[in-house]
Amino acid sequence: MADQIHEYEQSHLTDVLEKIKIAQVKTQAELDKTEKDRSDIEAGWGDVRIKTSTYENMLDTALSVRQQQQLITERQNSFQHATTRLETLKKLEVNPYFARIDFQERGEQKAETIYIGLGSFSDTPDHFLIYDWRAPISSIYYDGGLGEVTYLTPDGNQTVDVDLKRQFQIADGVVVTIFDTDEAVGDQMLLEALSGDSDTKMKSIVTTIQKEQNKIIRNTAADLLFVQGAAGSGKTAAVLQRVAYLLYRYRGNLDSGQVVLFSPNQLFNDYIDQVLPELGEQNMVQMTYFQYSNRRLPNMRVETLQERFEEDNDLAAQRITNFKGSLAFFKVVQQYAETLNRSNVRFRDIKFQGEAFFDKDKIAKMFYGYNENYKLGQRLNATKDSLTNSLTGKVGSELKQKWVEEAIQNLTKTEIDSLFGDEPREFASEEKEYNFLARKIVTEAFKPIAHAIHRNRFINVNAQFAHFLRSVPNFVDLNQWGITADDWSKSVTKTVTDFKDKRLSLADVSAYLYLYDLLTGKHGERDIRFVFIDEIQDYTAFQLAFLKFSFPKAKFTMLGDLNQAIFTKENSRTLLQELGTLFDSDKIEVVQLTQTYRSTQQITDFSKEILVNGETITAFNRSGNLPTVTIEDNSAALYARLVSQINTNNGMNETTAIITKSLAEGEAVYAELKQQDVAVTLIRSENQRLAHGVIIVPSYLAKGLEFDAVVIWDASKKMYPLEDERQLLYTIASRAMHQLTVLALDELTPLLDRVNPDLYEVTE
Ligand SMILES: Nc1ncnc2c1ncn2[C@@H]1O[C@H](COP(=O)(O)OP(=O)(O)OP(=O)(O)O)[C@@H](O)[C@H]1O
Repeated sequence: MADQIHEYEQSHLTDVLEKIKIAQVKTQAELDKTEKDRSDIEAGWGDVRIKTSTYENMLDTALSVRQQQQLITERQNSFQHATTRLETLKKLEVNPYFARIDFQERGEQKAETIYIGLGSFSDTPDHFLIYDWRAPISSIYYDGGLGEVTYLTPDGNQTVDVDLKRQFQIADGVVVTIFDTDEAVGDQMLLEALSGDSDTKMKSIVTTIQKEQNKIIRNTAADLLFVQGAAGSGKTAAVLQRVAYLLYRYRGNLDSGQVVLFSPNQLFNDYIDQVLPELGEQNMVQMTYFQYSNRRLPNMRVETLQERFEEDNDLAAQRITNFKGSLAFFKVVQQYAETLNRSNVRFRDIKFQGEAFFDKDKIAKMFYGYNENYKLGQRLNATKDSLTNSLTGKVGSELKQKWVEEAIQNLTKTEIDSLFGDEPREFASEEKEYNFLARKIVTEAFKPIAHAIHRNRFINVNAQFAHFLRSVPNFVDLNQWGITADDWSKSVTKTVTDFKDKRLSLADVSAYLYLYDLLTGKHGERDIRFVFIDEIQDYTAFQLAFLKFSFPKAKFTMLGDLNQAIFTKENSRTLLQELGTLFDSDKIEVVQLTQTYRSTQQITDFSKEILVNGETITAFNRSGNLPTVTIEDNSAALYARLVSQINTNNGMNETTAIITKSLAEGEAVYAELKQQDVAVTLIRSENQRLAHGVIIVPSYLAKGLEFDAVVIWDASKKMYPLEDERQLLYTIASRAMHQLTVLALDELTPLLDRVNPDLYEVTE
């Protein structure tokens, strides 16, 4: 029986592969033809005669140019279409499908069989030999076992009876394995998928997407989809497949440039950037919040991840940072901005040749001179219009200024030629000629003024922000945040001093940008349709509210693990509640992922006990070694242990990451290992690439990444004394897939006291 099944599936596969090859040849021929047509048309440009003698002639020329352009665009579209098709066919040739489903639709007699793969393929219209994994019908594969299964179509729910679910592994045109399963996605297949070694690049998971993950991937209804999932539960994996799904579902109306992913660091961007191309899609826009805000403030130095992580704040500073991250503060910015409609916008002169050209008081008069119904943005635009008009008006009166006369006298012949350009040089009088040149010179010299008007340079944004900070106590009772008037005033002074050095803290940057946007009437980027935010626990409610404001037309997917809040720590617990107030409650969906896939059972059981409430995390049943814990009383012995572990891991071909708490620690370990001739790479900044082999990485850069083997370097009491580092230690431990080694000098951190000693091995 098994042989017969195998024989049947092999012959089906061979048949499909043949058809794929035929389609490839056909598509290649189409491609060659469109390419030829395109070059013919381009060559045809020679036939378009540019005639400009009469109006009719000009119209003729315009029409024929337009026709040529249209032809080229059409050819370009079909060329693009055929190229994509050929790429899909090439992918399908290597791996045509991974599953087969036999089912019967309700009320239909005939059973149907479908095969599911990375893209769809039909040999004749409507005769699908392979269905794209994102097609509505393919959902059956992920959502249920045998029997009745309901799936969502664009027209609503459909129910079918599933008789057979078959999974395949195919290599080089041969069916290698077949599993028939009665589960959603058989554990066997998942186990195979998870047993592989880690790579410096994340891979797609389409063959083994789990039911809960499928819900995340296919959700189109929610305005806010919030995914809370344990470390390694596949949040990132699910979200990347979701992007691929959305690009498929809204094909033609959505392109990858309208999807933005905010990720924890640049290293992580690098780690995930192959998944979408592997699925035949283009990558979305990826950036970190730091890059997003920094990009808008090219003249400021915004605090970096490392600075933020290593910042040693006293209690008062911490309270201020907490407040600045809250929604309450977000609302204060709004309230303050409203008052600006009546007074207090800070202006500065627009200067020309060192003197005030437009005086700030005059600008203020102009700004507040408009009708009281004007909103801030309208006021600003009207002011800009007036300033621009006034600038144009001033050109005439400037012509006779001494500096212009001098400039004209000093012109070289080439400069004069370039000022005249193609213009006729006959002038009725010398004065006319002078005026012509003078006008050119003045207009050129006024350009920086026009630019300054255009770029709102007459608003003193720094002074405005300082005024705002000083006004905060008028809007909110800071005592409720445990902040004294004196502490607040000191912090404002610090911000203002930092401004002088062109520095801005991460706690201030969002408020700064938000205030600027409200003041200038910006309404965000309306073109962006989907925004994904990974590792949401590291964001403040303020930042999230600001992102919502910045992408007003987008649906949001936020992913996080409140247990891995390494920056915001305990404050992250209230985040979900705060978020709830930003979206319509009917449009919020929360999905919980509790099963972890990354680590072996032993590593998950160990890591979750670091947490106070880690019970809800379930390990995937994949067995490995117990984590080991070694405590030494001198660093030479600890390094000896480290080197021996590296050798063991290398011997098993497992990639090792030594995760240190800070960069300084990482530098120390790096120096020592170099001294001992051990080949290692230190990842110092998020802009570096992940390297093969052994790496040393500071904890705040290990976010979202995974490694075969992890060594926690110096999990001692000295290094991790504080209760609020529990989440950090959990985050580090949960990066390991197969092997976890804990090394500590002198005394183990009390954060590991809760872990049951049966869950690890103590080595000497
Ligand atoms: N359905 C699945 N099939 C196969 N592998 C999976 C599946 N789901 C997750 N994985 C794998 O599990 C590992 C962890 O997934 P991922 O990095 O997405 O987790 P995460 O929830 O984002 O973790 P963290 O919060 O720690 O960053 C990855 O190697 C991923 O490929």
